[in-house]
Amino acid sequence: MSYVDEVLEQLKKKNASEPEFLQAATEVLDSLRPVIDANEQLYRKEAILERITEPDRQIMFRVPWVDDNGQVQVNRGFRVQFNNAIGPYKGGLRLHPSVNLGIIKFLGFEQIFKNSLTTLPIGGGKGGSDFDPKGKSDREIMAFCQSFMTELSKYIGADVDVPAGDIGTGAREIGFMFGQYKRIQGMFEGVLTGKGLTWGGSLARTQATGYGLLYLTDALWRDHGKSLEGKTAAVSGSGNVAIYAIEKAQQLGVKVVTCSDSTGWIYDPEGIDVALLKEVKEVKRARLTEYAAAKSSAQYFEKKNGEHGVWQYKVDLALPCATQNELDLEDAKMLVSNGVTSVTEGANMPTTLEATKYLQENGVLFVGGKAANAGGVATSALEMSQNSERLSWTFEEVDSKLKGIMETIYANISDAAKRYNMTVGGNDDYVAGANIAGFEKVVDAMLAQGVC
Ligand SMILES: NC(=O)C1=CN([C@@H]2O[C@H](COP(=O)(O)OP(=O)(O)OC[C@H]3O[C@@H](n4cnc5c(N)ncnc54)[C@H](OP(=O)(O)O)[C@@H]3O)[C@@H](O)[C@H]2O)C=CC1
Ligand SMILES: O=C(O)CCC(=O)C(=O)O
Repeated sequence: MSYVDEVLEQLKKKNASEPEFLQAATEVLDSLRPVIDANEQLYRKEAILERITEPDRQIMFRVPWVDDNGQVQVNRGFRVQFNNAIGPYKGGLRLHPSVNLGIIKFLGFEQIFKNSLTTLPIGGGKGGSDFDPKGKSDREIMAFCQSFMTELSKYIGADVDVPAGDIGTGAREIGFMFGQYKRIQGMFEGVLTGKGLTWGGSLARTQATGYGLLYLTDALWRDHGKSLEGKTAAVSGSGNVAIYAIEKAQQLGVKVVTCSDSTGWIYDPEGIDVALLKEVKEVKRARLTEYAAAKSSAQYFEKKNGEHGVWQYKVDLALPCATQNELDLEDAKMLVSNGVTSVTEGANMPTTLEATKYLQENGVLFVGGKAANAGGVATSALEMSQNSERLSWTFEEVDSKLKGIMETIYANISDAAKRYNMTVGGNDDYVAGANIAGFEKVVDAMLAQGVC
């Protein structure tokens, strides 16, 4: 049995209750086969695959807090510190009722390779809680964040582990957590990214994941002799990543006709009005029905299981920006039959393994989240640099570094695919290219640092 198959088999036995982690590990290890085969003896002896798939540590803790009725509530908190071979652990905190250890582990595992692709010195980690911020008062959010950070503060630090936002964790939550860390540790340091601009945050971090997604998509299209100008896109989600992906797409001449949230979606043939979307989602924290009520060209549809949602429309590019496994095989077939040119992932693992394979085999230009959404964490690393320097760079400076990083990521993933002759559906296999390019750097560091 090959080394990859042996490790995958062990992983399935050890992590049977963690389907998302197994899905992520299978995708990565499968695509690394040519690299592993070429170095099998060394990697087996050094147990590289066993080590890279086992987190350095998994921290789980109780988060008690008091709600507005005086009732004590208890949530579960997580931080998975996966791999720090190339830098301090780095990755967001997800606050969503669906959060469990398997989801945090899959996200932390992906983060190792993504962070390596950014070209910056950051290791992989992820955390969060099954706390649901929806419908909570600001005081309840603060009570939760303070309690969460009271425990988490024991395990993080500017050179140890630097968390950030993710689903459900935005500027408000980062603020409450930073305040509590400062109070407990008696120290002002860049322990979190996504901070407010007056207390160590970086300009362009808010925009970075969505803008970065479009910079990479633009590089992909240009490399294939195509232009985004005048094209139409479907976007899912209506949170941080989706909003700034829509904004940058429009700046590049793309008409975005959809967005969604967990209860339904908008189809707006005139193009999404991003200012209105920001007002509804960022300011009012309201549902998308409010967007439809304010814009006559927009239709709102309630989500029902088995429907294609935003993926049913005839578009040139699809940008999944909501959550994992939101684009399945049937959606992929629909997109292909409608002639989609590219699918580039703003979210983490939004496309199922079957859908990814179908899109790639049918000639769709497909770039997975590890490469396509790396602009967020890359800009977080730029925030860390600014904090270390005790300086703030201009928006233009950060944005131009972000653009350069995304173009380099695209060049590196296509180069890695070419070096190993990884092609699919007539294109470079960018999924394999991303996994290989991310892996090579981490494995070099692991080998250099000995058994640890
Ligand atoms: N923020 C960042 O910098 C980065 C984020 N990502 C990834 O991008 C994705 C989106 O994150 P972000 O925009 O920050 O998060 P937000 O919380 O700002 O937005 C999440 C969006 O996805 C929707 N959503 C969440 N869960 C579900 C679900 N189970 N089914 C359908 N829709 C859902 C939300 O709808 P609703 O409002 O109804 O919950 C919301 O529209 C995630 O996969 C995240 O891991 C990746 C790289 C960096
Ligand atoms: O900016 C960060 O550190 C976190 C980004 C993140 O969670 C992600 O890339 O999925």
